[in-house]
Amino acid sequence: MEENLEISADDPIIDLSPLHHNPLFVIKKIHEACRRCGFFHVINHGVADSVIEEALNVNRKFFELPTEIKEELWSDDVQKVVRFGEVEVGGISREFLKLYAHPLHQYVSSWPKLPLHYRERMGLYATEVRKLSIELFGAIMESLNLSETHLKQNFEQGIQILGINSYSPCSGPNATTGLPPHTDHSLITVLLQSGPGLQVIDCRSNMSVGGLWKNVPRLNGSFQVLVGDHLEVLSNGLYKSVVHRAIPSCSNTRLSIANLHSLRMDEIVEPAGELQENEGRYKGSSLRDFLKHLASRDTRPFIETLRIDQVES
Ligand SMILES: O=C(O)CCC(=O)C(=O)O
Ligand SMILES: [Fe+2]
Repeated sequence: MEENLEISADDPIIDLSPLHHNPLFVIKKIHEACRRCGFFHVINHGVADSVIEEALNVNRKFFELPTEIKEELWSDDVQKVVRFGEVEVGGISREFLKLYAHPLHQYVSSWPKLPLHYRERMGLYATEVRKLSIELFGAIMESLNLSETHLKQNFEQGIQILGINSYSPCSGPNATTGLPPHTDHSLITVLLQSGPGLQVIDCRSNMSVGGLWKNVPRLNGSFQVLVGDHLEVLSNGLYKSVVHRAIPSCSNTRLSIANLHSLRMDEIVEPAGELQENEGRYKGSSLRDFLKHLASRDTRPFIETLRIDQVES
């Protein structure tokens, strides 16, 4: 795997190995990173390198399959639990596969049959990243001064969607965007990149949308944890969902695997009572509300439809 060495002292890198013997140290770092940047890197996270490599390998092979095979899974229905698609932006083609992954037994039989071992390798990957995500969610709840078990069961019963992206190499020297700026609808997203390409609005520019883009270095064996819209809502705006985009590589096909974690389809996420000084600053919404928004003609980012000062009365 490629390694990106432009790491600066400013990059929020969190070593998870002390989480069990010195949790407060880790929780404080999580709080600072979520508050300042809306994302952080995790290292020593417990997901084996072999599981990560195999997940990248089977997806690389999936996207190399003949188009007719991939297109059997094509759909533009955003409610589909397995969906292949292709989007062209500025000469860059991005193919993607969306897979519902929890509860695994409910969905795995509809995942791609090819390449060989796809279901087994991705099933293991989804399960391992889920375990990590449950731990991270508990630590994030504590970082908000909520109990470690706040919404724990709801998160454990929630929906996990894998969003796998394959970006064609760029042709010219000026790399263009392969995935336009957006925030994720999730509570948290745990992202894996085969090589650099993720960019976020620079933390030092206060995450304002007009801020500067910053390359997120890809540390070998790390994941990037992103604050999603539903965590912004739950935290009553204390943490902001991070605006991010992806730039393809000019030398090879770039892959990313996003694990998006939400509550159950119709479960409403609203600001935690403990974090509402006077009142909640966001409307409650569910994953289904997000999917309806996505399929609608409303071009506003989902989070904007939830901020109370922007909701028409
Ligand atoms: O390709 C990437 O690094 C980002 C992917 C992403 O943001 C997404 O799938 O939501
Ligand atoms: Fe994203």
